Amino acid sequence: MPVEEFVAGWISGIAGLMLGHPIDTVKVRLQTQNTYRGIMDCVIKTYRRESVLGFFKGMSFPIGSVAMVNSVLFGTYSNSLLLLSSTSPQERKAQPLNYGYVFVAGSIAGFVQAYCLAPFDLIKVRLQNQTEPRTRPGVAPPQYRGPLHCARSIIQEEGPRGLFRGAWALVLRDTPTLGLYFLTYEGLSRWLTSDSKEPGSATMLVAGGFAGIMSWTIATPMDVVKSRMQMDGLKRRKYRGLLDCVISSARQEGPGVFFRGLTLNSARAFPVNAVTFFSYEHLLRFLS
Ligand SMILES: C[N+](C)(C)CCCC[C@H](N)C(=O)O
Repeated sequence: MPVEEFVAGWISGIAGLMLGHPIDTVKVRLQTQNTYRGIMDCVIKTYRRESVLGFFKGMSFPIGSVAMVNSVLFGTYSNSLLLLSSTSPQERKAQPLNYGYVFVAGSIAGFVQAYCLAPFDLIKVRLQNQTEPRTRPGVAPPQYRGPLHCARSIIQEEGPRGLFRGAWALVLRDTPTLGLYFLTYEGLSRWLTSDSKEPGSATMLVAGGFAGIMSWTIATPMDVVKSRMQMDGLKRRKYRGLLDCVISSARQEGPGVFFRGLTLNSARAFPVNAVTFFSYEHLLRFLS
């Protein structure tokens, strides 16, 4: 089993993650809290209360975890494609890709990565949603003091299964949309590259960026549901399950609620995934 893809996927995951984290924080807050009037309002309030550091809340943890999950994503994708098409990455460059296989391999990888991601993503979302300024004497400290404390409290208060709250929504969000993600990337990079040539840097950036935008656009409604399910159960349970979350969100806030964070997801998706694919492809060439 080729392992270079896992290594390249991990490092490229770190690069993408750091670039996208501030936008991600604003998005998570807008999706789950109703105290902001819009993107700018959230940015200003976050900055005033928590300084620039507020945007980087919960980042150190994903660097070690979510970035690892990117390695699972790229490693599983490439090995599934290998199994399905029985060709190595080198051989694949020479012959036309079967896009059906690309989609299936991407979906398998999406399914696997969603499960690995679930507890880490939950902790990230809970930490990003703490709007208290940094702890100062005399001011009540936030509920979670950091990622490990957050994990421990979830296990204590909600049981070990609590760590997988929202996992189904995450699996539903990621399985088809990561198929689409790789399909867009491979399709565009083939289209932009002349026959028998390897994709150039500009192609990687553009195809990666659009793969991100495409997949995030389709993923956003499920992303809203996912974030809400993850925040549920903090005080008392609001939703009886995924479907209940969909129905009551739509009833109370109108169908527009499922597009919350769409602008931010897309704005974040282009640079993040341009950099992810760019560094992934270059690292892979360097490692193999
Ligand atoms: C499939 N879906 C769009 C949900 C996620 C795609 C993840 C790609 C990248 N790690 C990122 O954070 O943008």
